[in-house]
Amino acid sequence: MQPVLNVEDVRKVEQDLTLEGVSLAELMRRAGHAVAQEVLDLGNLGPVVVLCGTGNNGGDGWVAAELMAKAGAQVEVMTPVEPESLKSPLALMVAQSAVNAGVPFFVAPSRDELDAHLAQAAVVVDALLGTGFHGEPAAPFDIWIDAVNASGAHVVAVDVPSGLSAQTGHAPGGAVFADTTVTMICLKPGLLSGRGRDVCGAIVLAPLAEQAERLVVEADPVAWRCDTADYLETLREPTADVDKYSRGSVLVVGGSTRFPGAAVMAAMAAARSGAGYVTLVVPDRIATVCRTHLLEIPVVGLPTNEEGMFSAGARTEIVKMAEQRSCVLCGPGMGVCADTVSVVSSLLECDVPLVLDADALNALSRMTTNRLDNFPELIRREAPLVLTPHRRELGRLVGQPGEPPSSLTAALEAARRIVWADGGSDICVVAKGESTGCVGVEIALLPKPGPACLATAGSGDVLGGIMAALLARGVVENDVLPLVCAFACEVHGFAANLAAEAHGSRGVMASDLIGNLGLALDAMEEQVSLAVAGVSPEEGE
Ligand SMILES: NC(=O)C1=CN([C@@H]2O[C@H](COP(=O)(O)OP(=O)(O)OC[C@H]3O[C@@H](n4cnc5c(N)ncnc54)[C@H](OP(=O)(O)O)[C@@H]3O)[C@@H](O)[C@H]2O)[C@@H](O)CC1
Ligand SMILES: Nc1ncnc2c1ncn2[C@@H]1O[C@H](COP(=O)(O)OP(=O)(O)O)[C@@H](O)[C@H]1O
Ligand SMILES: [K+]
Repeated sequence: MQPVLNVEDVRKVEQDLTLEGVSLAELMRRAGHAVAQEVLDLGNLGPVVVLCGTGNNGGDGWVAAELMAKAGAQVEVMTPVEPESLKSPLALMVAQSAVNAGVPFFVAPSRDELDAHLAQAAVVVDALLGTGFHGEPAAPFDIWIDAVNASGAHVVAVDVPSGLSAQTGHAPGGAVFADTTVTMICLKPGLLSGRGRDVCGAIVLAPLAEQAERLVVEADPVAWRCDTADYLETLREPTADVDKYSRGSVLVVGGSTRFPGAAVMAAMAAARSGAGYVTLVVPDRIATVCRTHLLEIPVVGLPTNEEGMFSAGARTEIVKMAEQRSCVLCGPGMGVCADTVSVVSSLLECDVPLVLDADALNALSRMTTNRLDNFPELIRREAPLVLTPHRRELGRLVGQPGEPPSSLTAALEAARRIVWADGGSDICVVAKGESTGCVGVEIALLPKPGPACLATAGSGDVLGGIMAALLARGVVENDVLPLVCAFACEVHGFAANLAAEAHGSRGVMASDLIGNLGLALDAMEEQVSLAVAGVSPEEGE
């Protein structure tokens, strides 16, 4: 697992390092060295253009330029101001050093001049804006960013691609598209979320100091990015000594006359994710249509109310069935009304692992007038509870109905409000989005995000089915719950990649994921075993 720190905490680590004897100047020297090494390792270099901003990110660029020049590379620096008028004392010092070493530089080139230099460049080092960036890139950086992206050169970004917020992953005025980002000390959330997923390219971590790893952990990471090998704990010993019940029995509760398909897909996803026995319970008015789509999965119809949702009379029977299953998934397509709200509150009282998705979450919002974090007793229970809100659902759960969390870290914070209010019981909030965080009481995990084709209606229902099947396999301890949830997210993403091979990157529908889940599970398990054995997936082929 790799720790991810908020930008303000990275600054704290920087300060802690200076207290432990590694000066800022030394850190900048090492940062520049890491960047230079990355470029030199590309081998067989043509001209390198280093774009330096006015802060310490630019300072890293000047250090790299000097080191590359000394290693024999043909290097030139572009700077918006004369090196001697840089305001940051550190950047001023390293820029003077590079100038004294004879590194050629150009001050405030016009767009045409810049284009001419970039056209000759084999590699561009982007050292314009780093963690000190805020707002939108101002002139001339907005133009320079545009020029870099138009150049077609190989781009190595220093710390963070310029224009991208390392904290939020937002890039409102556009950002450099990097092939590689050499990031200092540790991962930052903006690199892994929002536009960061598009613009960072391969992320190379430069720890800069041997104390960094310890100090980063002490700085209380906002989340941890999962490595494939971490999932070892979620795997089950393969055995033939099973029957359909011991493989996990799942009850899916959902559907309404308006949305019968969501519940059908969730049930199929649970069956394709290894559950041996799945039952679907829906309002009886849609039971027949559900049965026509499900050959293997029994469909139980219970009384329907005037709104086409479960009526109050359904609740007792649902609870009775729930108590006989190894996991219950409630919510897909269910609709929200007083009767479905009572179904959710009764299921919360059952001693069975429970996944609440979609309208079950909206029911929770309704029950708590959008403040679940103020009603922890509602979700305090012995058996595991997984909530899988997307950002709008999450906003509704924590008092921001019209204002969903706008970044990964905002989503993690909202999820934490729920988990920490609950305090200590077996709960995980899977805050879904273009990057997803699985937030437990002790830790927040970031599974590798799936492809963008997952942004399609119904894909969350499929994820709910996977989650339920994995929880149904047996006891999941509190400390592994976020890991199991993260694994489910990666299986979801893997299935999406397989589906995209068959249907194209834009053609995938949620139902296409389902048929690929079994293969995705096998492939993920194999990748985990290979990773644990230290074999890369390519070598394993
Ligand atoms: N973490 C570490 O341990 C280490 C960090 N190191 C490096 O330091 C970097 C952080 O340096 P930093 O704090 O000086 O900020 P940086 O990113 O250079 O930007 C500040 C400059 O940009 C400007 N500016 C801001 N917004 C702007 C906008 N919208 N449009 C235009 N301009 C804008 C801002 O202007 P101002 O806001 O002051 O007017 C100021 O001049 C970090 O990313 C890493 O590379 C390594 O050297 C050593 C180890
Ligand atoms: N751009 C994206 N890249 C990767 N995954 C995404 C992206 N957008 C959404 N997802 C994933 O797709 C799923 C969508 O779930 P949800 O919003 O609940 O869909 P629905 O309610 O239509 O079923 C979540 O798992 C989410 O993390
Ligand atoms: K940069």
